[in-house]
Amino acid sequence: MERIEHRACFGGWQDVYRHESSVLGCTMAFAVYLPPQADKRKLPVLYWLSGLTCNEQNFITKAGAQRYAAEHGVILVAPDTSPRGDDVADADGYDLGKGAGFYLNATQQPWAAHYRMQDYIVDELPALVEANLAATGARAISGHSMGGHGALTLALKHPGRYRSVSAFSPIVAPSQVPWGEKAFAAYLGADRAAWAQHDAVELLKTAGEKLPLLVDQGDADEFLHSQLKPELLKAAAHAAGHPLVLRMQPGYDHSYYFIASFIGDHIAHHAKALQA
Ligand SMILES: N[C@@H](CCC(=O)N[C@@H](CS)C(=O)NCC(=O)O)C(=O)O
Repeated sequence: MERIEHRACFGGWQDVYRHESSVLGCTMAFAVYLPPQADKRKLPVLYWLSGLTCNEQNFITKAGAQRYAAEHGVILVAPDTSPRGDDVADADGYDLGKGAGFYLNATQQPWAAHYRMQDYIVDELPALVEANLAATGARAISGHSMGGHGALTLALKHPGRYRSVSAFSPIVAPSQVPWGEKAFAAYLGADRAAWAQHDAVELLKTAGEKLPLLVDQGDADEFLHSQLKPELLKAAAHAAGHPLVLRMQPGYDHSYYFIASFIGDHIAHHAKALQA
């Protein structure tokens, strides 16, 4: 992997790396914040999954997370949201194709060749990070919107892989809302049984590990009633006896101003689990 950005930040370094992903079959970029403690010892890692239209830059430039990562001694890794490159399939809308990988492995053409974000996030990226940076094997995961969906589903599907999970404004039931229906029909095909494997509300019904979920949601979010529907997550968690803290935050919308307002709480939550 090759470092393509390197900036001092809160006593540590905000870097961006480029590498050839064998899982995705393309060149990928991911951002890494190394807090000052990484000079002396290996540290746990919080993986951040961004939402629709994002790449590795949105979180590192808008969330203000580095200050809290430096305080708690946690490495932040923020990957891109889809495979990239001229030979990667794309679509016209912002909610399908590049910038909209949905953190799953596509089974349908023309997507299946490159859209394998689940394997990339769960296996290839952590292996790369842990082999090349001052990272222990302790991992946590969080994300926003489509990335909140990614964080919840990947944690629920891989018991033991993550010490903690949280989400901002997540898509909790993609099988039941327009963003998810469009993406899942394209990437996974018409069989809704395959969709359930990538749907947090469905996965909660059978989750073996009761990893507590922390979710923040703005009540002025423009996508709240059409795409996000946190009440479905609340009902599913209640039915399954799965621990959930769902915080409805009055006045906040879907933007990174909301994330910046509460990212400190989330990093403290993850640091506690990662350092326990
Ligand atoms: N209507 C928006 C939908 C996309 C959107 O709101 N994306 C969110 C995640 S779902 C985001 O993080 N955008 C980038 C940013 O705010 O930096 C658009 O067309 O760009």
